[in-house]
Amino acid sequence: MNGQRLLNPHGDAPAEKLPLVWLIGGSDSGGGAGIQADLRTVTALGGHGCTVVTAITAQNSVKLNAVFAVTPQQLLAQLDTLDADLPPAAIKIGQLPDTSIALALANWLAHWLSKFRSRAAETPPVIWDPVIYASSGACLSELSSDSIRQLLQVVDILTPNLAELSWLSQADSIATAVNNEQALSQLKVLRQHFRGDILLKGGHSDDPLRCTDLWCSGPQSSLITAPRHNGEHNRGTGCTLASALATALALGFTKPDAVTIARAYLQQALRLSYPTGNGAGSLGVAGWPRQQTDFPLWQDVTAPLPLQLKFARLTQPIGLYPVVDDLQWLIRLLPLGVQTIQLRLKNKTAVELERQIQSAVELCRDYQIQLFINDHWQLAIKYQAFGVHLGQEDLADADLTAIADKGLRLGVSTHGYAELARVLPLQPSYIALGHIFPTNTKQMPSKPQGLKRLQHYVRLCATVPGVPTVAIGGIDERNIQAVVQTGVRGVAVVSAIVAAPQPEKALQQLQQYCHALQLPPGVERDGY
Ligand SMILES: Cc1ncc(COP(=O)(O)OP(=O)(O)O)c(N)n1
Ligand SMILES: Cc1nc(C(=O)O)sc1CCOP(=O)(O)O
Repeated sequence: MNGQRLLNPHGDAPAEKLPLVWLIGGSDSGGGAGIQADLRTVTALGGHGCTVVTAITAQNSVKLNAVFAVTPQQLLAQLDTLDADLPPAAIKIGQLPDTSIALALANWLAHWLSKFRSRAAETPPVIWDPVIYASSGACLSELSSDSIRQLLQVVDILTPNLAELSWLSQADSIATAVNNEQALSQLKVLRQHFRGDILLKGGHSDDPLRCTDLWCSGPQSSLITAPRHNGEHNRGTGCTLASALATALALGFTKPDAVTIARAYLQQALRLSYPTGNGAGSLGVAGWPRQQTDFPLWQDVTAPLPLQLKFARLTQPIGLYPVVDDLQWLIRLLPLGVQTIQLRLKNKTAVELERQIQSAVELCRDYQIQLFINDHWQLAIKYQAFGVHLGQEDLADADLTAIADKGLRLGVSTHGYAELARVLPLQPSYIALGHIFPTNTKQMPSKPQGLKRLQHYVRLCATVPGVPTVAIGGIDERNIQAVVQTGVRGVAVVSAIVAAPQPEKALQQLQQYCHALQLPPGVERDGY
């Protein structure tokens, strides 16, 4: 089973226990879509697929000749059998050929999920890709509105395309883009019956250059954009996206991260697509997506980031990067040879903030140290600090144009794939990757990333020249060597220095592990 380790660098589970993904849908005899595409995707991303066949279709790359629905009894026998031994970490539903199958599935899932709720256990996410048409145009699903409503009660994430949105919302026309008035009003109707999240796919929109999807989760909506792939071999794109999403959720990624991974996996699969028969061919199969160019751009609908800005680059390697909460720490630590430091002032009065930031800038200028001011970008600009460090939420409020125009560097926090997909195209002066290990310094809403994910993020960022990475969160003397080995260019620490019995000594010991972060002469031309 070691091969699985190679396929999935993210799996925290031991290789012998891959997360199970139930794939409920139709068989495509041509192998391009349906259960066949789902199984390839789950395997490629490091899960194990279990199948519940809802229909047998007779298809090739050109034509759908027949659909034979299974009976409700056959469906339930598969579900009960899997339930007895192979509990899923996520469930993906695809083709449901008729109302009797949709109702049988909705009832079975409602009963099954209620058992989790009665023992206050987390339910596995259920994703429904509501396929109605094959790419040939043939109808795959004839469902009553009542069965659709019942099914929507047990679904967490719905992945319709524009035609399926129109079908689900009983509209009489199909929207031409995911974020126009028509699509938004259809989404509003759908949301009256569906409380979960929606990934509205824009593959059939009228934009010839880009493919933009809309991710609607609670009150927030984000646009996920990738260059349009214009190749003809595109069978099973919807199935592949939804089963990649289910697998990433089964592996423990958050929903936004899972959506980002799924979209990147699909882009990679389209790039590697190949002909099969005389019609549209199949999507290519490769492992975990690694190329930055396969990753989509993630933008908040209400506050897109200004991607045309150019932020100044760092002038020295980052190295060991102390993050401290008072000017006094700078006075103690600067003589010890740090190259980069952050002043992260919390709960200070306005007068004290201004005094400390002004003094810190002057002090760091004398020592020629890269000083980043956390959050207080106006004061950082006023006193011409070397740079500003901002969190994801701060990015929407800060005047990024002023930061770039005044020549300040910008460091940005990230906590996973979706945040990286949002800020990598901004090309900040560095990207922080957190939190790697459990930390007591700050209450984190997310789970620790661990070293495997860190390694993957570092490789992804390395494909964008001039944007070095910094690891942060729970890093200390016991784990810093492993962090440095992932290829990060900086290691940010708070408590390992400021809570140490002898902070100066702790800093010097940590610095010894960071020699590898000093780049050889000449490399700095590409950015630190
Ligand atoms: C190097 C580095 N990485 C991450 C953070 C966290 O910044 P932010 O998300 O703005 O949160 P607060 O620091 O304001 O709690 C950081 N400060 N430095
Ligand atoms: C301030 C901060 N930001 C984080 C992030 O992941 O964005 S983790 C973190 C705390 C880092 O402190 P320590 O080194 O004591 O664990």
